[in-house]
Amino acid sequence: MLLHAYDHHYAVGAFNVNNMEVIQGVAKAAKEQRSPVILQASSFTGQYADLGYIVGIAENAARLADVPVALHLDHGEDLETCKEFIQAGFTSVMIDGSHLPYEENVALTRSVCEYAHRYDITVEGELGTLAGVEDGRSAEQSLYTDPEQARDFAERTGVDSLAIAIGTSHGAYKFKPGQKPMLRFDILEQVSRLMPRLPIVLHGASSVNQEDIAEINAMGGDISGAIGIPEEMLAQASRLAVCKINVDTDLRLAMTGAIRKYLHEAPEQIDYRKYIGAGRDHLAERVSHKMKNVFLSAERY
Ligand SMILES: O=C(CO)COP(=O)(O)O
Ligand SMILES: O=C[C@H](O)COP(=O)(O)O
Ligand SMILES: [Zn+2]
Ligand SMILES: [Zn+2]
Repeated sequence: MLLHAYDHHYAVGAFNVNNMEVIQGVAKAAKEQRSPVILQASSFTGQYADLGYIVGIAENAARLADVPVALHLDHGEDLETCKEFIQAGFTSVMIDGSHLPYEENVALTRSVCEYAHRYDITVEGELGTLAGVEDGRSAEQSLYTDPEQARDFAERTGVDSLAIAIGTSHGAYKFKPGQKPMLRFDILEQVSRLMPRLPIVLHGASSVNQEDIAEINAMGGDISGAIGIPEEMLAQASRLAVCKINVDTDLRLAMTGAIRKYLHEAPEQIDYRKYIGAGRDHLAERVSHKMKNVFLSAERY
């Protein structure tokens, strides 16, 4: 999936899913846009939903979607977690050793590749530290990925894709108010020059739609100063070596905004299918827009 995206200059959206409705909304967008898609879940998802439910619903969604669908472990902490998700039916895993000393990250990531590749499961590694929520660093303390180290890492671990730090960060507050969003495209280009055809992954790549922020705030929520990655930067990254773009925050915003609006306008409503359904529909629109206009993954299948 990622090599096809590499060769054709687009990126596959990887959306964090925690329940049936979010899986349905993302899969509906993929089907309508004829776009490949990655459904991903963290070990917190496993704790929340039980992996069996997620795998069952995702497999059903994949069957109905009629486009390539992968089910991916996001931010796997250790080899045991990766094994657990592979055995549960996930089709790829991420091992996130980015917070470890370099040699420990290499050893851990290599051990996951050795295990996963036996089952034909692909592995994403990470090098560099994202600003923000990851490790509680502020934007200035972000540790950008060193391209030469990335080459050494890819060669020694055998990863199938690599997450790098070029200025993105997890969560809704990616830049300070007044700070101009900036991504290090020079690092991305160096990495891809050193490692041709290695798919690059961007974490923390939500765009933080300001209409959704305004909606949440107007309907009793309280989120201010949230800023994301501009869509044109993600489109540019998609044309380059970035093949997988992770989105969680934007789905949370879309779901929360639509549910708040629905409940505000229909205070008598207690049929939860109505307001969760409204969240699902709104989220599907946001995902469709990304596939078509930002990741350039629409009409590929
Ligand atoms: O990287 C992510 C999941 O791994 C999600 O990033 P966002 O918080 O920008 O949506
Ligand atoms: O990067 C982390 C994702 O946003 C997943 O969030 P989570 O760990 O709360 O499932
Ligand atoms: Zn990480
Ligand atoms: Zn992430």
